[in-house]
Amino acid sequence: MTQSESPVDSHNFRTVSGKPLIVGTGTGTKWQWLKKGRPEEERTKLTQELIDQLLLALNNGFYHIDTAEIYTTHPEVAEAVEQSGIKREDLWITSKYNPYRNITAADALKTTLEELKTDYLDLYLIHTPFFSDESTYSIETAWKEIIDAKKQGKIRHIGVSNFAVQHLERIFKVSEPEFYPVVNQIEFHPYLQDQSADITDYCKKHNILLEAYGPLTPLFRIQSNEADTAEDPLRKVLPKLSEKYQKTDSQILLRYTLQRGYLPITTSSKVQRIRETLAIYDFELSAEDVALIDKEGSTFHFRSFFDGKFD
Ligand SMILES: NC(=O)C1=CN([C@@H]2O[C@H](COP(=O)(O)OP(=O)(O)OC[C@H]3O[C@@H](n4cnc5c(N)ncnc54)[C@H](OP(=O)(O)O)[C@@H]3O)[C@@H](O)[C@H]2O)C=CC1
Ligand SMILES: O=C1Nc2ccccc2C1=O
Repeated sequence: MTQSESPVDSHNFRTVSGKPLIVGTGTGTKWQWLKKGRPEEERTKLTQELIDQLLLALNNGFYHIDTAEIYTTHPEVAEAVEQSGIKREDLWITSKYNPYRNITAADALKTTLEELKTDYLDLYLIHTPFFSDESTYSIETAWKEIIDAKKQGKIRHIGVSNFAVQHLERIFKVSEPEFYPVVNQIEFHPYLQDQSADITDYCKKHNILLEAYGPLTPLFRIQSNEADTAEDPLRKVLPKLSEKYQKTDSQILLRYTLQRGYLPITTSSKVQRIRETLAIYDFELSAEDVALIDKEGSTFHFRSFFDGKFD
């Protein structure tokens, strides 16, 4: 991969102000949990924090925003976009359908567009393949509705998230090639090199862009969740690579993610880290160093989301 190349280059996505899709800024995880069940006053404070964080990202060059119905962050995204003054066509907005509710994809999309104050989404994903057991509404039914919404111009690109090979195959059976998913957003980092067996090869073979959420997991989730950091192999490797390339540990991990063919979805509240995240397109890890991260990473397994669902 040369410096200018990115995993999106072989995909027929719309460009944003003539630029290809870059790393995305997320509005999930932290916000979806923090806002739940909090008193009104605290929610107002969190809402303002998220708007400020998004404005920081937008003002520093991010144009790819990742949100979802389940995050309850559509209103903050709409507000930040409005305050930023950036034109809608100069942004890429992804949202996701939450299948674990008794609401159809068509109805959910209507509310999503209203909350985001936009006529269209750049990308709409089925958030997980895990539909409610109490409903007969299936992956196939939801996908057909999503195709209809694309035909109506409400969505530019369609995809999925947390899908394993078996789930993708169900979609392939009910759709024409022009309506196959173009994105699969999954957890990816050196300690989780495959969400399910063969998913990376399968998505590459079918020209499905892999988006990586949780790409910085080795830097901050292991420490808090795992008592024995002595077992954590990247703790020794990353500082050496950081020194070699004169980039931070986060930049090394995000660049590794890109070179493994995944588009990272990350987030930060700190302006310095926001700027660092965007400065991952001006250097390249050697093939040996990517292989080193792969090799060391594969000696330690860690999954933050949906543990046990793909094993
Ligand atoms: N489709 C799905 O099922 C899922 C999708 N997502 C999407 O992906 C987005 C990003 O996920 P997330 O797990 O947060 O991504 P990351 O792994 O990139 O983690 C981001 C967190 O890392 C912290 N951080 C950044 N740099 C450093 C550093 N150098 N040292 C220590 N901490 C650091 C940030 O904190 P700080 O603010 O202090 O910089 C932030 O809280 C979500 O917001 C959501 O949009 C996430 C999970 C599941
Ligand atoms: O951002 C996210 N955080 C999560 C936690 C659990 C399940 C899904 C998600 C997200 O999409």
